[in-house]
Amino acid sequence: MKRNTTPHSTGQAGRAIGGLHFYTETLDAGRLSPLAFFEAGSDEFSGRRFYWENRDKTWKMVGIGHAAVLESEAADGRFADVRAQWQRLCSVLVKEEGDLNPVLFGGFSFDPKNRPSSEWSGFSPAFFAVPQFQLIEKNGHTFVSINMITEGEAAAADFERLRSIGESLIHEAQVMERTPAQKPDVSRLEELAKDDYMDAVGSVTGKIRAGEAEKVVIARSVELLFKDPVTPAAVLENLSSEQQESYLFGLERDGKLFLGATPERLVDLHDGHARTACVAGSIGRGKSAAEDRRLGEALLKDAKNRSEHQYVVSMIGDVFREFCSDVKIPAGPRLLKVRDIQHLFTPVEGIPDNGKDILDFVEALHPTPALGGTPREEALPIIRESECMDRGYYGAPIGWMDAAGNGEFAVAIRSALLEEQKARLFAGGGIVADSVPEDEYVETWVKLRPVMRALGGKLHG
Ligand SMILES: C=C(O[C@H]1C=CC=C(C(=O)O)[C@@H]1O)C(=O)O
Ligand SMILES: [Mg+2]
Repeated sequence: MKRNTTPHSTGQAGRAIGGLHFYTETLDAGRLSPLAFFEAGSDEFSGRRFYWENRDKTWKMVGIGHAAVLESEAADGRFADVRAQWQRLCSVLVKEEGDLNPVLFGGFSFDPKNRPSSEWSGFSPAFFAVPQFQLIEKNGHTFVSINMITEGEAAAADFERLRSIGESLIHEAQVMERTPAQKPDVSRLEELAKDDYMDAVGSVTGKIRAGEAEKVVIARSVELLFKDPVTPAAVLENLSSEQQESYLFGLERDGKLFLGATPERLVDLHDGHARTACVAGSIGRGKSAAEDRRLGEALLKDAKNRSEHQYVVSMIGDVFREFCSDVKIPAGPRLLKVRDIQHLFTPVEGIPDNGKDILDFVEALHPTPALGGTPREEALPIIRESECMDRGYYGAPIGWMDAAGNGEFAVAIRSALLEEQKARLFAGGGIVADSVPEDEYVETWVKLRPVMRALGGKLHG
């Protein structure tokens, strides 16, 4: 660990707005397990942590504690609200050259206009936090930043205190005895409103045939009850070791953890380059390599799945052509193979026009027809009236942005909301004119497998 001199950032004259100050200082932690660091925060900071791994595992992030919480209850202005609050903080950031950029991590709810349900309480239409202790692992090297936000200038002793807590967390993570995580003991599995889900898929195909919409995504949920309270770090550990080719996320709020392993990027903005991916259309994995190849080839040729996919390509293409120059979209999809499932996949990229930030992309893209439908204005009311649940953060944008304008958001599918001895798992599928309820039902079981496995539940499909 380097640096244990007096805090370099306190005492400097920041460009204070209303006395607000944002201090950051980065410690070089060498090699450190991000999950051990997450676990080290269990006693003091439970309910105020996050965990993130990008899909290719070159970037892992942990947040412990809240230096600031940025929230919005505004159904229409939530993206602008978060942007304004974040810009205000960034404008008073005091940082030296060796310090990493502080990050803001969190998510938006799927549909703030749907009736809210109590299990999602605390997960506002927008909920983001700047962590007090921020771990970033880049290509195997770990940095821990201490973030402090104060009204008025901070006393050096306050920063010193925070730094020493950060050093204790690092130490605890370094010496932690780490055994492979146990699977939670499941006592009961309940399919919630299965019949309603089947009816909804049937009636939505009817609406589509009648021309009320072209595609609508319908989802359902499954509840698991456990014999004992489940430890967040253990479930994340299971997911991390079991799910390659996926983003991993965990977002705590009070006594709850929203977690998942999703293959779907919403948008990545780095060094003036924007990337997204159309992921829609699904088939299972084969037991042998030959069967897997056959299934993949069948998926590529399947008219119903191609139409599910094409709605997404067309809508994402429209947003990118509006927001970017130099847009690249391949002529046809290829396969994205994840552990339990293969999807049709079309990557899209472009150079954002001046002034477009990551929240502009998130706002315009969410929900893509991979989670909402086409046209969006028709699909969302159909989802509200057909689904017997509040999606909360399922299917919604989750991710981060930094003070330099870089960031990445994933689509929070293959996910579950965990609270003590109970978890609610979510999965859905794109319904088009020729969808069959029983097939869609089977597809949801396959999509439930990643979180089901990590939570110790029985796998179907
Ligand atoms: C809605 C989900 O997946 C979406 C993403 C990929 C493929 C999908 C499909 O083939 O139906 C869905 O649009 C989910 O996993 O809950
Ligand atoms: Mg599908």
